[in-house]
Amino acid sequence: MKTHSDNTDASITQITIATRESALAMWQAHHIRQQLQALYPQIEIIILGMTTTGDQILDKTLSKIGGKGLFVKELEQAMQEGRADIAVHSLKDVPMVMPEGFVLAAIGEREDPRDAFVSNQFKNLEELPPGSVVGTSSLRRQCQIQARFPALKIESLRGNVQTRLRKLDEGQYAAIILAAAGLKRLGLGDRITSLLPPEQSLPAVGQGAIGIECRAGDDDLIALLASLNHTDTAACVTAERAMSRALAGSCQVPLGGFAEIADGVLRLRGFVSSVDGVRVVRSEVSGKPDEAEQIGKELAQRLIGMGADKILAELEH
Ligand SMILES: NCc1[nH]cc(CCC(=O)O)c1CC(=O)O
Repeated sequence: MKTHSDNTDASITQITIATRESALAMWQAHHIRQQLQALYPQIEIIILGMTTTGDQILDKTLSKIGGKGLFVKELEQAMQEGRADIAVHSLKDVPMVMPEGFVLAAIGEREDPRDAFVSNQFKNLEELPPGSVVGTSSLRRQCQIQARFPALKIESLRGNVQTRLRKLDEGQYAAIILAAAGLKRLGLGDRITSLLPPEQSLPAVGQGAIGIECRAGDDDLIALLASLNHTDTAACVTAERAMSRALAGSCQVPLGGFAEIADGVLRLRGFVSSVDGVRVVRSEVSGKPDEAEQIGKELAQRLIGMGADKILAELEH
């Protein structure tokens, strides 16, 4: 980051954005660059594409190689070393507890938070014949779908959005489940066959939202990024992340959390499930958007009271 100083003011003249190199990550980085550039035309904004561990290891499921932090660590290292100033992430991939020295400075407006059903032959999950193979690597999706459709076979599916679609088109799966947000942002919304209602597949915490991270001490930059924050999205994901944090949320756990605001009321729904999808606890809490953090904690307590703690304890073995 370069700053221009005169006697009265230290103003930022250059910002480097670190991002993964997948098409979706690049889209999101360019989207944030555009928004920043419109607000601050005098600042030069550079995009630094990077490969992360999570992008390199594609033959194992994420829960086996250590979870989501793998998509953000290299970007944080670039910020720490001064090679970048901010990192743009799919918020879903950002761990619930930020590492020492980093903050989420802004949350961008949410795209469609729902999961999408994509198939070249079938219209929805209900239409799939028994034994059909459905591709997803998310335990959250697997558990919810398996509980409702026990005759379907869920198989692992990794890779970026284009890779996953190619595997479907090659015939390895009857259908795949992906975040609608990724498809829509990449202009692939026409590949969405149908959308899974939250009652059928409660979305992941943060799904569809963009998180902008920077170094904790960069106060001028933090102040500047605040103008990108989308208030309603930030309230919703604050509630979702508070719930997940209180429950020990990582992607090793089948957990969903989804908040929405209607008529000034924030409604947060959550679930935790055993890996076989047999034991599920679901609940919800509503309240004022500016009490989002509290709503999240309260829902976590409610789920724990219903047995979520026992389900989570068993998952640790
Ligand atoms: N776990 C990978 C990931 N991280 C963010 C998205 C999609 C976009 C989003 O949720 O913002 C995806 C792919 C998917 O879940 O299908």
